[in-house]
Amino acid sequence: MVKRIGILTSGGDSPGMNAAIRAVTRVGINAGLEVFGIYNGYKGMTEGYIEPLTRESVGEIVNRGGTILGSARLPEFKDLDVRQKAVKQLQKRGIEAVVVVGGDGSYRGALALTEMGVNCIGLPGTIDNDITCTDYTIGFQTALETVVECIDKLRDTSNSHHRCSIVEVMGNRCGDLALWSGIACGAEIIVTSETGFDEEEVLGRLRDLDLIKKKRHAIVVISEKITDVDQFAKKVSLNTGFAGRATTLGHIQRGGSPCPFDRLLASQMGEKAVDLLMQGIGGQCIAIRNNKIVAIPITEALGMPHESRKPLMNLFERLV
Ligand SMILES: Nc1ncnc2c1ncn2[C@@H]1O[C@H](COP(=O)(O)OP(=O)(O)O)[C@@H](O)[C@H]1O
Ligand SMILES: O=P(O)(O)OC[C@H]1O[C@](O)(COP(=O)(O)O)[C@@H](O)[C@@H]1O
Ligand SMILES: [Mg+2]
Repeated sequence: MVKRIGILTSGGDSPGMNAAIRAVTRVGINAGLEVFGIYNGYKGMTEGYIEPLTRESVGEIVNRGGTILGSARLPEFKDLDVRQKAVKQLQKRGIEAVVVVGGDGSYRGALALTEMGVNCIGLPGTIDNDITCTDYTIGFQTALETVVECIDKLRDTSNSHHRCSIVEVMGNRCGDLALWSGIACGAEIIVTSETGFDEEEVLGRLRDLDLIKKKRHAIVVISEKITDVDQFAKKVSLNTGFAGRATTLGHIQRGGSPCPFDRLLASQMGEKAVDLLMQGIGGQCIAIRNNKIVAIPITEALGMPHESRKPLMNLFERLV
């Protein structure tokens, strides 16, 4: 039976990663395992930056954002010789299995390690909610709360000045943060990679909101990587009755104390990961689907097509 396991956090950090580290450590230790923290993702694994974790060392972190283990991106981990170095570091310490908390890129690394004989289980740690196999990723709900709080504040000042706030939110190529926050904030327009962006059409809708619907303000929530929001704000000022102002929320969306949902999700997923590793299972990732915590082969998870958000988008259109 497996005796020593490791845990690492990889890719962009997300609120709730610490709750996952705590859960894996405490559940592991309570089951008689030794648990090691691997610092700075696959980078620390390769360099041998690995320390034992104790019940105490994961105390006082369930409520903290970020990750006490640090996170990093190491593109060279795709190279076999770099991974071989990492595996040697694990073998030197007798670490037989690892929990990887991260996004789809981190899952690929976990799969590659499993294929090299180190069983790995992936936990979905990203604010983007872009891991298709799970209804929610650890950190998404907290990021959503942050975005909603910020947009509520922008709405106050936009309303006072007859402005249009164009708010750029994160998500990489996934529009969930934009769509969920747009509905929750009562935005006038939502733009994601799925909706597409027709600049002229959006300007036309803003003119209608001003002239026909007599709105005192307008909020446009737009996913990152779609357009230059500062340039677009200038076009809004020139082509509509609103003065345009762009706000890029940026990394503020990644920080902060995790909300209860993310803490619970991370704890449940951490527990499931340890149980699987103790059964000698690897190459799987944990998901929440229809309110149930389940395990799915990483190969299958990475191949799943992204679910269309049309029903939510239709709801949004009916609320404007
Ligand atoms: N195909 C791959 N094979 C091995 N490791 C990978 C692969 N893709 C990504 N990784 C590792 O996972 C890390 C995190 O991936 P990245 O895509 O940046 O973030 P995320 O896991 O949040 O999606 C990368 O820096 C790299 O170390
Ligand atoms: O922190 P960086 O390197 O600027 O990266 C920003 C990217 O990371 C994210 O915040 C999170 O992405 P991952 O969780 O997949 O790493 C994206 O929303 C954003 O596009
Ligand atoms: Mg990712």
